[in-house]
Amino acid sequence: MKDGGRLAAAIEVLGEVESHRRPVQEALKDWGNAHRFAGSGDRTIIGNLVFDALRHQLSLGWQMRSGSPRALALATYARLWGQGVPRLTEVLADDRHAPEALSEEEIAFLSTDRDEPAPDHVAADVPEWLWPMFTDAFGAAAVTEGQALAARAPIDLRVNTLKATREKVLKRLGEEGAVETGLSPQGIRIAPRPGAARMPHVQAEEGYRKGWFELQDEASQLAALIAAPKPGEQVLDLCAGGGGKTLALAALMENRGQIYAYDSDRLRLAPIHERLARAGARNVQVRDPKSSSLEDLEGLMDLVFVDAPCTGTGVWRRRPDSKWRLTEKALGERMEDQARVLDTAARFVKPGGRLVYATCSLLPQENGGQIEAFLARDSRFTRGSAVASFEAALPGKALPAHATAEGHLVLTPASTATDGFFVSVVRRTA
Ligand SMILES: C[S@@+](CC[C@H](N)C(=O)[O-])C[C@H]1O[C@@H](n2cnc3c(N)ncnc32)[C@H](O)[C@@H]1O
Repeated sequence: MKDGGRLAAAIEVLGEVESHRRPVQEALKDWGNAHRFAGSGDRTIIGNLVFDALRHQLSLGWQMRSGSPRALALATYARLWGQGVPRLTEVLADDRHAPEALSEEEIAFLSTDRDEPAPDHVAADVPEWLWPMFTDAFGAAAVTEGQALAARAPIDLRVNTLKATREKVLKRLGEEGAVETGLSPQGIRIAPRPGAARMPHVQAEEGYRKGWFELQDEASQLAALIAAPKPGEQVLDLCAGGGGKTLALAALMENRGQIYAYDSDRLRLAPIHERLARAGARNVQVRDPKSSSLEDLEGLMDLVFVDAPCTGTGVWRRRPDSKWRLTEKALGERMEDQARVLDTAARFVKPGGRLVYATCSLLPQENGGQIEAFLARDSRFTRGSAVASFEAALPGKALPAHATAEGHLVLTPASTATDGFFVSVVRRTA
């Protein structure tokens, strides 16, 4: 395929995502199945076009005076990717599969920055209904934070210290441009590449198959470090999902003590068995919600880790379509889930134990708001400090800019060069 055909494909997929509110990965997969002739290089470029268009949907639409799939794809290619109008004109002319030629208006909009400044939420590429929550969270930094959430994300890896060292993995991935992450001592990063470039498929590496590293954003690595599980402790990972945090906790515990990994959705839990085996994590007992209960753990845990179900506003870089699909109703439902899961988690914490609550959302309602409401509901718990835990776990590292007065930590692409993440610690005192 040539770029003209790829642009036409991107427009088709964007149309599918918009008109049927379909997850972008599904729409791309269906397009690929229906166009078997497209090679893996074509699919990468089409995917990059579609993802970038969705990341910058509002600001590109503002510039083009249209949010149509065509306008977004053309502006992504000519403006975001820096190909320019002459190259785009050439590309459209030289391929019979390309979209039709540029109109005079499109040439003008693609060529010259719009005079009047965009409204803040448009400049930030944040849905308008979420903007008050964003400004609530970030004040004067809200536009910068939104823009950083619209950028491409790196590939982050967590070195599995049960099997390897960071030096060893770095050596293996050196050719891919892998470097140490700035905060997590187990983190390795491969920076995002621009335009049409493809990211390496690290899961095909021998080191991945041998369990030397896992794919995990640095923010999640930091959440596990802040939870600070000690070897020998009793830990419940209540929302274990596929086990990303479980594996990080197991490595920090050096396979000593016991982790109970639970999730109310057994399908989400399913991949954990294979991942535990690959990582050599031997201190994890998986509790399947269908065949086992957690009753025997009540009041006994040193640490309950709650990686709560959330709206995922912190991971828009990786799932840009979710930014536009999110609804007020879904936010309300997640907030109900969060309150419920916090009350459940509280039952398992022993007196003197701690509960660590994390989300990959940046909305105050899902974060500090939930913790404050929980503390008001359950007088056995008092505020701990994720900030103090950060300082203890990462001595000498600068404190994230959005730490709150209550001691909660907010990580963001703009301030910590990680995914957006929230971490809070509360302690059971009675
Ligand atoms: C953010 S995801 C977990 C990701 C996982 N910890 C990881 O690191 O890969 C949140 C999980 O919470 C689970 N969940 C939602 N409500 C729950 C509940 N009441 N009890 C336990 N798990 C719940 C969901 O099924 C989902 O897998």
